[in-house]
Amino acid sequence: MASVVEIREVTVAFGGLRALRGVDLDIAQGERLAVIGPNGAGKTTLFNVIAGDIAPTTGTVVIRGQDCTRRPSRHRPRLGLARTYQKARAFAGLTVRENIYLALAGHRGRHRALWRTPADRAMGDEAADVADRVWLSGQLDELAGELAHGQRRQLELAMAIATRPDVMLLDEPASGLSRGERERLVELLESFDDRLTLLLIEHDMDVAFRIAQRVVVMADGEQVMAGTPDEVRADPHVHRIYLGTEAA
Ligand SMILES: Nc1ncnc2c1ncn2[C@@H]1O[C@H](COP(=O)(O)OP(=O)(O)OP(=O)(O)O)[C@@H](O)[C@H]1O
Repeated sequence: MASVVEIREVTVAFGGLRALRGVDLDIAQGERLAVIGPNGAGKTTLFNVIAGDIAPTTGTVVIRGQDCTRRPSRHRPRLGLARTYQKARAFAGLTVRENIYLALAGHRGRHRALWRTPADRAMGDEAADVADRVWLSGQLDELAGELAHGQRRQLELAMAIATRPDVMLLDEPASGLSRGERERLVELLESFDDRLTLLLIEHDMDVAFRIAQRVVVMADGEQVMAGTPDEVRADPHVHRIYLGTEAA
């Protein structure tokens, strides 16, 4: 199957520090891929390169056949790529519906006031459909700032989904969530259309291994191993560098 994201020989240098050292990565349409690794491994840098938030020092980034190496992040939604951020981006003083509405409007280049025209009203209805897809139908009129932590994360997903992505980059989606909320998040991500490609960085191994079909392990700016969750779990090298212990 054709790759939706192709990373070739990507290096990122921050002054003298090489955060990425010649990384190659192909992501297939519909694939669920998790990137794991110890602190400072280069996961966030790789993610930022794919999202267009950092231009690589050398190497190329191709998304759906288009060379995006030097294109800034604002072009990514047009190529079907959306990302979430670790830090919440929803407006706390707006409702769930309004936040999703603004994500829809922003994606379509409409930055006007809320609900002025019939087209805007249709977008309000569409916002309700998007909320439904992230299990927030019951919270449409609640303020984002009053949502529980897990619901707020669902709203972040909704705002990414509003751009109708083919590829979603999820930056530590489970961070800060309670056990119950993490469980719900896994179930929600599993409920997404299986044509949607998901790339996530995740520190919670349980979440990463349950969602991913393939896990890429990074250390010191390089990919040290890639495999199924079972393969990665059993790899003694991964235990050494990542978990600091030998496989049992
Ligand atoms: N803007 C920057 N300027 C300088 N150095 C940076 C910058 N961003 C990252 N680094 C460095 O690059 C290396 C890789 O960082 P990166 O954040 O990509 O790792 P990570 O695997 O995401 O780590 P963590 O799990 O702690 O988030 C680290 O040594 C980090 O200190």
